[in-house]
Amino acid sequence: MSSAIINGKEIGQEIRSSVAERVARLKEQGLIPGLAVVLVGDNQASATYVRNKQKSCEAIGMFSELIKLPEETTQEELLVQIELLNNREDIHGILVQLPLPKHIDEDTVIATIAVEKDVDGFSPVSVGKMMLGQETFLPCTPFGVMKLLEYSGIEIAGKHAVIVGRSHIVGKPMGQLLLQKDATVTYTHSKTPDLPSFTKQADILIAAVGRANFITKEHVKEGAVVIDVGINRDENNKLCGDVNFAEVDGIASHITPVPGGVGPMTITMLLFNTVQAAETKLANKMK
Ligand SMILES: Nc1nc2c(c(=O)[nH]1)N[C@@H](CN(C=O)c1ccc(C(=O)N[C@@H](CCC(=O)O)C(=O)O)cc1)CN2
Repeated sequence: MSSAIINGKEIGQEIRSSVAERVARLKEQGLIPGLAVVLVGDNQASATYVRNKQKSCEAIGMFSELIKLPEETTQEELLVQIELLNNREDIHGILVQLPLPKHIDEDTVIATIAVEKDVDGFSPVSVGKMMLGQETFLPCTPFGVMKLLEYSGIEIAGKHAVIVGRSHIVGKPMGQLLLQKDATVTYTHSKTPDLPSFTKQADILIAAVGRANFITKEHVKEGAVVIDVGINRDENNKLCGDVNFAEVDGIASHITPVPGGVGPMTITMLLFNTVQAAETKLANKMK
């Protein structure tokens, strides 16, 4: 029997509808939530993601502004742009599309974004708060995975979650969010010896390693929930995940497809965080 598909497009759409209602309520109170998207250089994939983010904002009535800077922009010039956005009243969320050109230090740039506008949840303060379980913006991809599990009725407490991947923006925060929901979490990565001996123990397997079709049937326990965070191109330039879907289908109880699984949730949770930022600003103004 085939695995049940966790449909990120459908779940994302449901969440976006409720975010759109919150936007409408804010507008009634005279506030239009605004997102600034900063894109540096000519990375084609980044340009597509940024376009999709802007379209998604417009679709639910939010304002979005693109700050497009050339590849040769210096770090100082970029920091000046971020400071300007930090001080703008009409901008509630700021995101700098990653990756940045090699001559720019991502950590320095991200740390410059005002924490109350850090809707990507990447700044050291946001990450620290998340680690402590304090209220903050959660990074959009792991936050989206948590919503996929919730909307699919998948129990987390008491389950063994195995993360394959240790990036700052997915793997590390993913484990933390699952831990906060009482999962037992194991972190693994591409250099873990005998990886299948770990992944085979997973009730919930998160593949975020960034390698096309890396997770095969030998990695997956019968009945596991498999979440594929990868976005790769295979040898035929076809979009694929980190999981070999054809092999794992039928072994997993549930699986996310690529495309149409985790990807759409990343942008959904960005909209969610930006509306949250605008609501918080309005609430503080009324105090
Ligand atoms: N500042 C940020 N930079 C990057 C992030 C991020 O969350 N913040 N994540 C990724 C890229 N990303 C968003 O920026 C992103 C990637 C993929 C998708 C998505 O919807 N994917 C689709 C397929 C799209 C396609 O056809 O290529 C899917 O999986 O269905 C959305 C957002 C790195 N940078």
